[in-house]
Amino acid sequence: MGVIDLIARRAASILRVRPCGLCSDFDGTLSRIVPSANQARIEPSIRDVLESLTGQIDVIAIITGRSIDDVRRRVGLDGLVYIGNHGLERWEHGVYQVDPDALDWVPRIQKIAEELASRFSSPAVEVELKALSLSVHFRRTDDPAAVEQQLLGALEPLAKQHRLRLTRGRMVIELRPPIDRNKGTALADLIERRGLRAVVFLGDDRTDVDAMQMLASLRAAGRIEAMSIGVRSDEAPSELVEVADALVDGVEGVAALLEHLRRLL
Ligand SMILES: O=P(O)(O)OC[C@H]1O[C@H](O[C@H]2O[C@H](CO)[C@@H](O)[C@H](O)[C@H]2O)[C@H](O)[C@@H](O)[C@@H]1O
Repeated sequence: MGVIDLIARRAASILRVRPCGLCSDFDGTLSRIVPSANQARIEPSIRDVLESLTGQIDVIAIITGRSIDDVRRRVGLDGLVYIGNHGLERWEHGVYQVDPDALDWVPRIQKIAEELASRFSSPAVEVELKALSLSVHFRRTDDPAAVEQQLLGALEPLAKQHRLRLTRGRMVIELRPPIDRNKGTALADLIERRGLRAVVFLGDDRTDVDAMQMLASLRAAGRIEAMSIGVRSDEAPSELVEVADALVDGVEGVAALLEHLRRLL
């Protein structure tokens, strides 16, 4: 029996406890990492599996740093729950909800995005405005490590000046409102709202560690059955590898795992 098969069997046993949820990050987990944010697309075989699991699993949720509009367009499945901007907004049963405190930050974030776009006019630095937050990408630069330092030099004072949170991900720096929301709190809310007793979560990056830690603490408190599956890559942060209950290799590993899961459930 292969590793993927063992992980799938464990995940399937958790998802037999009802009500259950299968929750996942998007970029680097369901979608391969590509040079530009706008080129990302869900892996077609993963989309098929998620579509066929809808109805068999009580809640399938995508919890992402992207905006809801963006990720819904890229996934294109209406039966899912979408949680965007690292937990500041959600779309569930066709209803969109946003953290009202986050709305106050929209004009300021837009202004900062415009400022950054003119300051870093190289086409290799991409400023992605997501209404409630913004991302500055440097994957396409010739020397990402050096550009990251330059960007941090500019973004750290800006974050301080505007009281924004600065977070880092895979060749990206993000500015977010100073609101105590992250993928962990978003997942805890979802568990509470939908009365979930079992959750499997998949993710590849630092912001996913919040969700994995939240699951670990709810499991330790005896509240839920849970399993965190990390996606291994050259860019995987060490905290993800430490906190995940199991690891699969890249988006291909996720696709293989979900296909196994479909057969087992
Ligand atoms: O929480 P996630 O769903 O993983 O979103 C995190 C960020 O992902 C996107 O950026 C990442 O993917 C890009 C496309 O593959 C890649 O070019 C970039 O280097 C990655 O950081 C997205 O653009 C961001 O808005 C998300 O916050």
